Amino acid sequence: MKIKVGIIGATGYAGAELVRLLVSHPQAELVALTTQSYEDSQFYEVYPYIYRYVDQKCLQLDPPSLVGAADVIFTALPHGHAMPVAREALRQGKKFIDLGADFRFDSREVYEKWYKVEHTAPDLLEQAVYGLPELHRDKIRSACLVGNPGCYPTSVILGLAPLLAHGLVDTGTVVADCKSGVSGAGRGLSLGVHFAEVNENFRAYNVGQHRHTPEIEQELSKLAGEDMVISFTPHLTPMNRGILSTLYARLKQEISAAKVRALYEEYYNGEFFVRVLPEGLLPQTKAVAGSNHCDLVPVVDPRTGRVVVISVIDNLIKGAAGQAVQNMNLMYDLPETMGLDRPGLYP
Ligand SMILES: NC(=O)C1=CN([C@@H]2O[C@H](COP(=O)(O)OP(=O)(O)OC[C@H]3O[C@@H](n4cnc5c(N)ncnc54)[C@H](OP(=O)(O)O)[C@@H]3O)[C@@H](O)[C@H]2O)C=CC1
Ligand SMILES: CC(=O)N[C@@H](CCC(=O)OP(=O)(O)O)C(=O)O
Repeated sequence: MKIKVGIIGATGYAGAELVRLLVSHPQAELVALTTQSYEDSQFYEVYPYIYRYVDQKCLQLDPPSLVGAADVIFTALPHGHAMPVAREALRQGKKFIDLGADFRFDSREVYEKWYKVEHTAPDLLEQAVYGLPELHRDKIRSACLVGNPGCYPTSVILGLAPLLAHGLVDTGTVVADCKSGVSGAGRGLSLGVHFAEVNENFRAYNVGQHRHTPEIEQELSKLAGEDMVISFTPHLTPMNRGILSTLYARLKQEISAAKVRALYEEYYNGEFFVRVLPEGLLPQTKAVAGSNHCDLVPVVDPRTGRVVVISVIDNLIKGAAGQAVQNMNLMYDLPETMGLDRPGLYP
């Protein structure tokens, strides 16, 4: 028996990537795809690339019946909309994975402060698990409710985890300088993502106030064993997919480049999706586009006493849909790489 999957917000960029990954997942069967704007359209009319793979109409969101038809429900909705669906899913004893921000935070207050909406299911936050498998695998296995990480946080947390777990850096000096492709902003139209605004352009945005800051700090603080604040600056680059994060921190004491690299290799030993690249290679977004990999390289700069880590992911795959499928695999005790073990597209 295959796992019956419902995708709410299937017509968005993250939801459509879930459809693309799950349609060829050996243990998944798509039973419901929802939309807000394309009710009764064939899914392939919204995304022609899926013609002959998916023969289903887009449905309007009706939580009780949709949840009833599925074993696991993914929500890929704007933040604030997943909470009633999560409640219904858990009431019916189903598994639930949210790709948005509604279940990523341990603290309701932090969520409400940064997202500026009321959390209407704070009682569910206690059982929600932060869905970064490389850090929380055991909890995800037994979870019914997973808050899938944000795209920037995935690249930053994976990039810094070994340094913080080993106490190698001064935690007050961490800087995350991150660049994202435009699909990170979703499919909805807005001035900032018009072709003429983005093409041949490169700009920072939400400096010092991006909503992913507290999410990154929450997870880095757990790794460091102390409260951390970081400087995080996102930038928009004229590409479709990908995030490249350049992460800086001051080393507490002198340590060789070879030793830091060895610590990274050991920390991620056995992690199929996190690739500490061999000497001589540096991460680039093209090398992970379309795959669930996070490529990393730590570089020690003895002149400044800093370590610089380069971390790349595809924002729609390891930063969203791929990671969500990885979490589903864990929740169903399937091989973690099922449906995901392929390299990306190049060029
Ligand atoms: N894009 C990315 O790289 C990443 C996105 N995420 C998160 O995933 C979620 C989805 O993002 P993304 O796919 O980019 O966004 P999109 O804007 O591309 O898609 C949003 C989806 O939600 C549907 N929708 C919007 N409002 C409502 C509503 N009120 N009721 C029901 N359905 C609604 C839309 O339907 P319709 O198409 O019919 O309008 C669409 O299917 C967000 O929470 C985002 O933060 C997380 C990590 C990375
Ligand atoms: C390029 C771009 O605009 N990226 C988005 C990514 C945010 C996102 O996906 O945020 P949540 O999952 O936390 O809602 C942004 O910076 O807002």
